[in-house]
Amino acid sequence: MARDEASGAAAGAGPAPGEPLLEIRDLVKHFPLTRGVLFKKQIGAVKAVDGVSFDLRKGETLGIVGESGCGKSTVAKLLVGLERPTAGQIRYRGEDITRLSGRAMKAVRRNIQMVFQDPYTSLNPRMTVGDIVGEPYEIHPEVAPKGDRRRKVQELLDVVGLNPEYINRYPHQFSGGQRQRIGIARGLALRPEIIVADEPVSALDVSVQAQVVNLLEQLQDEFDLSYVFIAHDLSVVRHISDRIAVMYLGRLAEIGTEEQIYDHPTHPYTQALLSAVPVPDPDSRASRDRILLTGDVPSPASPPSGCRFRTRCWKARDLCAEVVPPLEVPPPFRESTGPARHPSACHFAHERQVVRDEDRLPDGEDGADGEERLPGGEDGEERLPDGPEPGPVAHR
Ligand SMILES: Nc1ncnc2c1ncn2[C@@H]1O[C@H](COP(=O)(O)OP(=O)(O)OP(=O)(O)O)[C@@H](O)[C@H]1O
Repeated sequence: MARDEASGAAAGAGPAPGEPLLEIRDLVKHFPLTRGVLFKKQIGAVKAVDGVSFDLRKGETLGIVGESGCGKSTVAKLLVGLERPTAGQIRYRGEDITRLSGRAMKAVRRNIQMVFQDPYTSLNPRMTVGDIVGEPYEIHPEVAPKGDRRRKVQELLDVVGLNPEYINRYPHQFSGGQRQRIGIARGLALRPEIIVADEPVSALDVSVQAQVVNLLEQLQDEFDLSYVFIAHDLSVVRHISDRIAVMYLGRLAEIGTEEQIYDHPTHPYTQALLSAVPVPDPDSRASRDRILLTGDVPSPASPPSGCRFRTRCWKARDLCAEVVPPLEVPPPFRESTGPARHPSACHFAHERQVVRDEDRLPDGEDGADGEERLPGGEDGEERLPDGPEPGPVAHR
């Protein structure tokens, strides 16, 4: 198998491992809300993404988590060029790709590919696996001349763990996990540098999820890939992510390493999400400290002023309605050298251990087998920085 050929990076030498490959700055996507049929009048906008900034470093996996409707898929589509931003920058290797068009855009898009959520609907049922996986070569024939495509597709099938002889079969002849492997093979066809995976395992059984996550990790090493991995719950991204960004109503609430987010979250929304992760062990479940959020997520067409989370936050005060909290290291943690020192968009950020140490599995054992345990904190203890705890506590 000519794997070295398949793994040759399309873009050549670039940033060293750990250096930014993508720099997202103040990214905004508003979808216009219109009224009228013939004469459409804009009456507002859905603020799906509203000022999001983060870096994707070479070789890393950045997980993006948040509830349904918070704008994760829109971020994914903006990154791969399926949507154009309303404002903001997406810099790839230092160049703002939001302004590119034509041939330059096509060249960049080759390096940033997407794997979609639902392998049942994202694969055309009338196309064979060979046609599906080889379709990107129609747009980029320079990667694989016509006579060479069948061999390349069979290589890709082999790389993702499918029998290359299945090249003439149709999607309905495969299981969900196998279909997602087909989607991954297609994402790899152009030998991209970055894969944006939008909920790639959410539609799969838990046992199959682990296999697909393991495959993605193996491919990352083999093909020197950087991933943006989107999921709606924190337990799925934990195993695969180096860093995690928590998203709420079009903005990032908190971003940090896996340890910072899971063991030292400082944003109340992250703490609530962590406390809601299902716990298989009944004893842990009984003693856990659940943070129950009240109310629904507000509409992105009319988000709350100031902090968007304030309408569901037990710490909210007047300041939260007046001033948008910036995504930066909160003042109480700026002098710290500990893991609580990471960006968190909260005026009253406090460290709170939601995951109990004794419930953590040894390194390398969590997540991959689908038995990850992420219970709530037993005593609900918050490690407060200087100053009193703001606002009434209306949870548990
Ligand atoms: N093309 C569109 N036109 C109008 N509104 C849209 C469009 N695409 C998304 N939205 C709206 O933008 C908001 C964010 O949607 P998005 O799909 O990005 O969220 P998400 O976090 O990925 O949710 P899910 O996991 O349910 O897909 C939602 O309110 C959605 O209805």
